[in-house]
This record gives sequence, structure tokens and C-alpha cells, in this order.
Amino acid sequence: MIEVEHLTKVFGSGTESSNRVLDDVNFTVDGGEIFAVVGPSGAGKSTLAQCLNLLQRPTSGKVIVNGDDLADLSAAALRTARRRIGTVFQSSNLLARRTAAENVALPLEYLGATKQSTKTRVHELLDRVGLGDKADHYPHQLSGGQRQRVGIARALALKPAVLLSDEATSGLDPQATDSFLRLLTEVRDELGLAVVFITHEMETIVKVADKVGRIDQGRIVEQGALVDLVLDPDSPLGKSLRPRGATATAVDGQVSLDVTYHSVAVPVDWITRVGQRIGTPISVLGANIQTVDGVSVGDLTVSVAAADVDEFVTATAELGITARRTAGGLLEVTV
Ligand SMILES: Nc1ncnc2c1ncn2[C@@H]1O[C@H](COP(=O)(O)OP(=O)(O)OP(=O)(O)O)[C@@H](O)[C@H]1O
Repeated sequence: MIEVEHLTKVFGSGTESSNRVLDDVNFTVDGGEIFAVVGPSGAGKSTLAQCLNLLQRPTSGKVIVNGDDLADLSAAALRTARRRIGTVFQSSNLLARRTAAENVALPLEYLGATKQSTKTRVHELLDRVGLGDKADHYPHQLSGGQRQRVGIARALALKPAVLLSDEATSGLDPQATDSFLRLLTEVRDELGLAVVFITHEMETIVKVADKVGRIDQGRIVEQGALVDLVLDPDSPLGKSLRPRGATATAVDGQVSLDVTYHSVAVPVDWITRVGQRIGTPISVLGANIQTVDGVSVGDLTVSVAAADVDEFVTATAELGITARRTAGGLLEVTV
């Protein structure tokens, strides 16, 4: 479990030259949970990652792993404490002149583990990430996805309580990304890891996260369970987690409405039901229906006759759906 309390990082000093990059950041990730952190460029994600794995000292606040505040430790104690957090970086940061096995062995060597125990553990870890047959390959002989899997093996070498994934899927193709995400969820479950997953890729979040936090200008401006966010029509984060392509334009006489599922139990045939109930055709102008954590999540734009809008809104609300006029979507009604 990792608890981050009132974490603040200020670079520089003096009111003019100081830069508050993290400002009162708070979140908790339990063992067995993946917490995704998302935010625009410059929001403070890398700085947060560095404060979590203690490459940067927080200016104030706490980073508590399984009850111990790591931000408070002496330099010597910090070296030991770092073992509790394994990190997988963007493009894995493997040493080019060491084989996959030698890269995974690095943290064990620093720790002073015996040759035999290191060999056994490295073998075990490479097998676990599906690369038992690539132990003697150098990084340039591995694909990007395989390098990231070696990165996971290395991050797990010292049996950490927390796994920090810092933009680890950036640059991977969709297949390698999926395989990385699958491995991440497997090791989370097997080892009960608390995973902090930093990314700017919304589609990866929907696939793996249990909870999500949105960081902007150094502050976590929104956070919650993934399912709650995608079912919240008012959440900007929820909206960006329900991506959708272009929407067609409603024809004259029709009103365009944005429709979002806010219940976990919206019937799949809701359009037919609502259409029959209010006795009017419903046109679908754009739609994205996806399953998130076993829950059906819908985000659509539909159009109905102007005279039927109120009835449509009432009928959909009864089925767990929020319908609102599309901004600027109220078209000239010609009678
Ligand atoms: N060592 C430093 N000294 C001063 N300012 C820094 C330092 N490191 C980062 N910053 C500033 O902190 C802010 C946040 O940077 P950070 O790299 O954490 O953002 P980010 O969300 O990871 O961005 P990106 O997605 O582009 O990598 C930026 O304005 C950056 O200039």
C-alpha cells in the first residue's frame, strides 16, 4: 500500500524564482490496486514519479509505504527503502552492454545477493515475464515490448510492495501495449502490488486502472474509481475516458442530445424501449459503447423531434441515462 499525503515539490527558492511543480497531492493505492495518473505535458507527472521513487526529495508531505514514511528517512535508510518501490520507465532504461539476465540481476547485485541466489531469481523472473529463452539477448536484440517486460522483471527483483510504471507503454505498438498491460495486471494480482501507472494514454487507463487521478498544474484536480468516473456525465476525466469520433449533424426539426449512461444497469435495448414508449424515432448520430470493469458504458449523440425532447429526457432518466442538449446543438426548428 502507498499513501501520498500533502506532497509538495518546489524547485528553486524565493517567491520570484521558485516553481511549485507539485501542490498538495493526496492519494492512496492499496495492495492489489492500479492507480492511473494522467495529465497534460508539464502537469508534474515525471516529478511525481521521481518523488515517489525518491529520486527527488519532496519539499513537504509524506510518501508512506506499508506504514513507513519514506520522505522522512536519512540518506542511508533511503537506499534500503527504495527497494520497496520498483520502477518501470519509458523505454525501460536497460543497460545496452548487459544481457536481459544481467539487467534483471542488477538490483540483486547491488544488494549483495549471492551468485547462485541471483541466478535462480533472475531465471524465475524472466520465466515469469515470458522471456526465459531470451536471457542471453542484449537489449538491441529484443523488441520494444520485450524490453519493457525485462523492465518489469528487473523492477520486481527485490520484491517491492509498490510498482511504479512511468509512461512505460509510450512508444509501444498496440499489441505490445496490451501484452504489457496484461502482465501488469497479472503481477498486481499475484503479488498484491500497489501499482502507480503514470500515462498520457487514455485507452490504456480504461484497460487496467482501478482508480484514476487527473493531475493539472501540479494538483490532483479529480480522482476516483474508474467505473464511477466513466459513469459520471459531469466528470471531464470521465468524458475523456469515453473517447468518440466525429458526430453526424441532426436534420432540421430534430434536436441533438448528448446521452451518457450513469447507471451500471442500462438495458442494452434502451433505444427500442424509449422509442416505443414515447412513440418517436430516435436517430443515432455518434456512439461509443464499451465495457469498463465489466460495466457497460455508453456515450452517444442522438437526435429526436424537437417536440419529444422532454419526454425523451424523462424516459431515458428512468433507465439510468442522462440526456442533455448538445452544446450548440439546438437546431432551427422549421414547422
Ligand atoms: N529539476 C527541475 N527544476 C526546475 N523545474 C523543473 C524541474 N523538473 C521539472 N520542472 C518543471 O516542472 C514542471 C512539470 O514537469 P514534469 O516533467 O514533471 O511534467 P510532466 O507532466 O511529466 O510532463 P511531460 O508529460 O511533458 O513529461 C515543468 O514546468 C518543468 O519545467
